[in-house]
Amino acid sequence: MVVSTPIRDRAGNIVRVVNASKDITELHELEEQIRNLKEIIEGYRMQFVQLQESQSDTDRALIYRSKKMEDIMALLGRVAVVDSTILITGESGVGKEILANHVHRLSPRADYPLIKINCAAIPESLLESELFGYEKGAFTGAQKNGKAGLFELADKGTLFLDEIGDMPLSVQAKLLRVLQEREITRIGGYNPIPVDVRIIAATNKDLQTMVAKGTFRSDLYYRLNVIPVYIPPLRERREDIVPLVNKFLSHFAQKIHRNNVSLSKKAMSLLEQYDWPGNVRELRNLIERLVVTVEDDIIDADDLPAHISKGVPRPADSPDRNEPIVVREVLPLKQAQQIMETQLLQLAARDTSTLGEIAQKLMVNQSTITRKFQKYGLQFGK
Ligand SMILES: Nc1ncnc2c1ncn2[C@@H]1O[C@H](COP(=O)(O)OP(=O)(O)OP(=O)(O)O)[C@@H](O)[C@H]1O
Repeated sequence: MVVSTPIRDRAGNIVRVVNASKDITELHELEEQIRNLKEIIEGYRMQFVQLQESQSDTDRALIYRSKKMEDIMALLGRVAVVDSTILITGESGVGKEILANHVHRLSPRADYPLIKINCAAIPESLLESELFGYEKGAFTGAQKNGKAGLFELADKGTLFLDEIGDMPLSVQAKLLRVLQEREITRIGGYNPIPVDVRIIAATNKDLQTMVAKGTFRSDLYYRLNVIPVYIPPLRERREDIVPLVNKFLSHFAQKIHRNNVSLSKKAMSLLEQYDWPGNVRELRNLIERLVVTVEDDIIDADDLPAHISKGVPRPADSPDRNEPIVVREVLPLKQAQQIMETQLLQLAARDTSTLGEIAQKLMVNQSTITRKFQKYGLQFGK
């Protein structure tokens, strides 16, 4: 860098110019280092937030008693130490994410980041740049100096791709290339960057059906499905209900300093019999609500919601169209919509032989029904 200062005579003519020059290569290098450090800090910041969330998540302890879960845990213990890609499937709320955390913690990558991304929550236009990053000036609105993608941030660690069934086909193609070549190229960039990342993917969709329908790439499916892990819904492993209830009870009771709160035998047995369509998440939310709202130290059958204590149909199952739908839990709108629409479609599909009939029952076009069946990975006739 050269700074020039003109020297003038009395008439104002420039007679000399004094130049002070300085080599700023080092400054540029320092700037580059600061940029890299900022990216690393951003990576750690994300990891820290995720850690905080997962630590508050009932001490991150995994609770189970059933043989089915024991087998799953044994399998995960074996595969955690190798780098094989894992595809975790199962209904919403069965514990796919908590199991992905568990695998990462058991793996030799545990000291490196576990980065999570929910493919359904990020708009298609952003998902690619989030995953693969971009070079400076790659597109309008991009950060001035470019940005590292999650693959780079998860280097030497694990990348958890949640709701992979919602990944748009265009991003699927790019992900497949990365998995094959083990290197990424930032958007707008030319230089491939090697990545050393273990992939754990999860979905509550039926990816095989999606492959058959052409909404999920078969080559990507086979790449991901190296170690398939299916987590059964809670109603198919009822032995887990009591230990989970006890764990959540003591967790939430401790949190609000109500250490003597417990559940009556009748209430516990009702919880054991209930089908838990929202699985462990529903159970956890219910216990939290009961601990906070029930005044007595013993939570009894009467304190449970009617669809559990009296076996009355849940509002969404109610055949009475005039009865208002009562929402009892706060949950993300997208998830609520998904649960509601899935239940509605399944309900309408009962005793129905054609998609046209379902469309008639729900008073929408048949194309809407076909689209929603695809969207939720539902199979007609199931
Ligand atoms: N075995 C378990 N022990 C303790 N807590 C659990 C267990 N399984 C699930 N949970 C808790 O239940 C809640 C839902 O679990 P998680 O988010 O892992 O489900 P998911 O299958 O990933 O759901 P989704 O498909 O909706 O993303 C979390 O709060 C999690 O900590």
